[in-house]
Amino acid sequence: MADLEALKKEAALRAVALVESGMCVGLGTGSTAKYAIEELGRKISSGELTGIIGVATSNASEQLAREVGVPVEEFDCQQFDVAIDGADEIAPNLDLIKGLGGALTREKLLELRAHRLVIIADHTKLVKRIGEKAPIPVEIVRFGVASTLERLRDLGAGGELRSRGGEHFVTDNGNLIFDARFARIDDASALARDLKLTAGVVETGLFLGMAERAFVATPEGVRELTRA
Ligand SMILES: O=C(CO)[C@H](O)[C@H](O)COP(=O)(O)O
Repeated sequence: MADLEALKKEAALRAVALVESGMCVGLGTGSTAKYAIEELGRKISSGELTGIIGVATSNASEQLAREVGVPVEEFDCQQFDVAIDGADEIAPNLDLIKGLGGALTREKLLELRAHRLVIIADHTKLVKRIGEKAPIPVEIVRFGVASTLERLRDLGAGGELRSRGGEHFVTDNGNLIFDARFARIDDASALARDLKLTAGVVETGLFLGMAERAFVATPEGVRELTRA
């Protein structure tokens, strides 16, 4: 296992330690969230945890959860005791960029209903300022995509539509993703609002004021960060 993978798993285990029997748990998406789902499955199989209900933020996570024995329900209007998910950038105030895995819309819908959103990541995701490294994934509907891109460019966005294997990347919701890059983001809330108000935009990967804590694995151990 590569070092970074070991760190990601360490962070995931710390988050799953917060889960208690009978809880409704939001299951994140991505290579770090995968370790959390597997650990949850292990604890359920060993009888350490009972009465867990999981709700997944992507088809891939739902499939994995079923494979490892986590009972999964459809997303309706559950209140989640805890949601555990990865992130692409973590700012000092725990504002996040998410969605490089493509599940941002379902993640936001679900995680807005979580009493505790717990982020798990390795240290490479820490930034001083949001947008420093990662683009902001913006999910957009296919219809009228060229005009939506024009409007996004009017907001100052560089970047491009995400592709995979020469084709447009398509989300679980059947939409496209524009990975938006901005020269410098001084006011993330204003940008999130402007992006959301752009016709054709479904959701953005700016997760502001949502995370309660983050377990960030570093070579020196797991750091636990909490939102001030
Ligand atoms: O937001 C996400 C998926 O939409 C992921 O949580 C994010 O991309 C981090 O993934 P990984 O743990 O693989 O680095």
